[in-house]
Amino acid sequence: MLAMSNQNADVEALDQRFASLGVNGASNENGQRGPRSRYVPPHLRNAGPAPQADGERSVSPAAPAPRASGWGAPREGGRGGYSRGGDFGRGEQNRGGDWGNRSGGGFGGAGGRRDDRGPRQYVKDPSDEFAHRPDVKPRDSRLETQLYGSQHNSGINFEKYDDIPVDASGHDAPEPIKNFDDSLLDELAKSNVKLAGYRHPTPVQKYSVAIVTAGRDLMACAQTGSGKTAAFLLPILSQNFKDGPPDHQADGGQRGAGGYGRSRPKVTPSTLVLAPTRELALQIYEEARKFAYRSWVRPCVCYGGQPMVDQVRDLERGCELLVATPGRLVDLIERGRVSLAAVRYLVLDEADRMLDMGFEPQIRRIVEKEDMASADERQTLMFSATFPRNIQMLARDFLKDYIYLTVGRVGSTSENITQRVEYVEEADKHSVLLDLLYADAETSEKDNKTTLTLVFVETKRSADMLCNFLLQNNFPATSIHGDRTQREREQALHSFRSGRTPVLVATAVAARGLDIPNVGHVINFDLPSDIDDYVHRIGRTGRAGNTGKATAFFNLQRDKGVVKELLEILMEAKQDVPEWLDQCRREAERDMQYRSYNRRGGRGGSRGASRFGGNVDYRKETGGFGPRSGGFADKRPGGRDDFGGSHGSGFGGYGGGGYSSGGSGANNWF
Ligand SMILES: Nc1ncnc2c1ncn2[C@@H]1O[C@H](COP(=O)(O)OP(=O)(O)OP(=O)(O)O)[C@@H](O)[C@H]1O
Repeated sequence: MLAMSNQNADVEALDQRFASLGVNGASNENGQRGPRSRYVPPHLRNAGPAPQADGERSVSPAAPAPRASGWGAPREGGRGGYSRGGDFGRGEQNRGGDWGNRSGGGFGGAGGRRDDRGPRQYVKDPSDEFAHRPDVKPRDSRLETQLYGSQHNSGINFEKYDDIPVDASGHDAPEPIKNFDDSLLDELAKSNVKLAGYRHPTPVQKYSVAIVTAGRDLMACAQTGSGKTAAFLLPILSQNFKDGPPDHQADGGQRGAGGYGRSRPKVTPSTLVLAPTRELALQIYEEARKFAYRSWVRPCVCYGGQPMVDQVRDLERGCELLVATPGRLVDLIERGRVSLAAVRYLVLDEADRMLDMGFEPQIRRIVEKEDMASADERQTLMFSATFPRNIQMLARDFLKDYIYLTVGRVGSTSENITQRVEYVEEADKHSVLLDLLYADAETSEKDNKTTLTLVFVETKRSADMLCNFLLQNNFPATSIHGDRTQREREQALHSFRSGRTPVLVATAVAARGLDIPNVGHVINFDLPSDIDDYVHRIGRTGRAGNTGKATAFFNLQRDKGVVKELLEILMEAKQDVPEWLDQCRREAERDMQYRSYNRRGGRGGSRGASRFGGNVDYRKETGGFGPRSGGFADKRPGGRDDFGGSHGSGFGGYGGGGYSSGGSGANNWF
C-alpha cells in the first residue's frame, strides 16, 4: 500500500485532493442535505481542484481554481461554511506537495521549500485505513522516514514508569486512560502514536490524554524524560482532528501565503505552545510534526536568533499550531503578524524555567493583554518541574478549575539514572574528566554503540575553554551556550546527536527539555548552584525507560550550598550516598550556622525545609488563592487570597517566594 502510493508520488508528484465533503449528500447541522461551502486551510489554498480518484470523493465546487503559481489563492477559498463535527467539510489537503512540512528538516522557517510548480495530485490508496477520511492525507514514505526514521525505542525500564506514584487533584478528575488503543484519541492520532514507536502511554500521558479530552485544564509536574511533550501534543492534536479545521474569522483570519491584498493578514493559530529556549521550541515542533502527520494541522516554530522574515514567510503558509519562545512571539505580535484571537489551546511548557529566565512580563502580556480568549474560553495546560509560588500564581491566573497532576515526587530524579558524586578539587577536575571520558569511549567501543556524554559547566567562558581542552586532548567535542549563534548551537546539537562529536560541553542552556537519544552519561563538571538545575541536567539521560549515569564533581569549597539538597535527591532516588558527603553536609551546616550567628539574623541554612514540597495542591492546603481576575472564586469555597490581591497588572511583585529564580532576563551566566 505504501509502496504503491510512493511510486505514484515519484511519477506524478503524488497528492491527493479531496473534496470538501459535506457535499454530495452529507447532512448539515439542520439535517438538510445539499452542497455547502467548505473550509480550506490557509496553507492548502494554492492548489487547484483534483481529478476524482478511485475511492475519493468529488472535488468541492468551492475549491479554488488552480493557478500557474502556487501563490495567491483566492481569499474566499477559506471562508465560511465549514461544518464542525463528523467527518465532513474538513477541507482539502493539498499544499503544493509539501505536506505542510519543511523539506530536508530545515528549521525556523528558513528551510521551507516553496513549491511554485503548481498543484499536485494526491491519490489515496483505497486500502488505506483512512481512505474514508477526507481530512487525512495519503501516506508518504519519504516523510515517514524523515519524521520517524531515527526513532529510538523506549528502554528496558519503560514499564517501571507504572510504579511511579501519581496524584491527580481537583474536582471530578477524569480517570486515566489505560492504553492508547482504547482511549478516546482520534484514530489518526492513534496511528501516528504507533508510527512514533509509542506502545504504552507513560503515566503523565495516561492522565493528560484523559484530562484534555474531557476539556479540563491541567497543571502538571512530572519527572524529566517521562513524555510530557506527547502528553500535551497528542490530546490537543487529537481534539483538532476530531473538530476539524477552525472556521477562521472573515476579518483577517490566517490565510495562505502572501501575494494578495495590500495589508498582510495575521496568522491565527488555534494552538499556542510557549517554551523557554529555542532548542526546546524546535524539539516540540519536531514532535508536533510527528503527531500531526497526514493531518491538516500545520505546526510552525518561531524563536529568536533566526531571521524574522523567514519565520513570517513560513507562518504565512499556514499555521494551526505555533510553538514559540515568548520574546519572539511578542515581536511577531507587535509587528502585527500574529493574532492570538483563535487560540483555543494554550500550553506553557517548562513554565518554571520561563519564569527563571525573566519571561513573566512577556508571558503575562501574551496571555492577558493581547487578544487571546479568556481562560474560560480556552483550554490551558501548564507543565513545570517544580511548583514554586510564582508558578502557583501563574496557574491561578491562567487556568480555570484545573486538575493538578504530580507524577513522582516533584523535583525528584528518575531511578533509571545511576548517580555518583566524586570529591574533586578544582585543580583536578580536568584530569578526572579525561579519565571518565576515556572510560566512556572504551565502553562505547566494547558495546559497539556510540554513547554520548554531556558535560555541564557553569559559565559560557568555561564551556569554550573546556571544549578547547578536550579537542587538544583529541576528544571530539563541541559546545553549546548562549554566546554562540543560533546556527552554531544547532550545528553543535546536530553534531552531538549524530555522534560525530560524542562529547558536548554545555551551560544550563542545554539543561532542560532537550531530548537526545543515546546520552549515556551526564557529567556535572561544575555543580549548579540551584539543585533543580541539577535534576534537569541529569534528566538528559535515563529517558523513556532507558538507563543512564550521572557523575557530579563536588568540592566543599565550591558546592556547600547544594550539599543538603543533593543528599536528599540521592536518597530519594535510592542511590548510594558516600559517607564523606554526609560529613560535608554537617560541615556545611555548621559553617552556615556560624555565619548566620555572626551576621545576627543572617539568612542561615538553605532554602527552607525540604525541597520536595511541591506535591501539594495548594488549593487544598490553603483553601485556594482567592479570586482570579476572570472570577472563579465561587468554585472554591472558603478561598482566601493568600498572596495578596490581584496580580493582573504588576509583574514580579511576589516577593520571591522560596525559590531562587534570579528573575532577570539577562541570562548572562549561560
Ligand atoms: N509513550 C511513550 N513510549 C515510548 N517513548 C516515549 C513515550 N513518550 C515519550 N517517549 C519518548 O521519551 C522521550 C522523552 O520524552 P519528552 O522529551 O517528552 O520528555 P519530558 O518529560 O518532556 O522530559 P523533560 O522533562 O526532560 O523535558 C522522547 O524521546 C519521547 O519520544
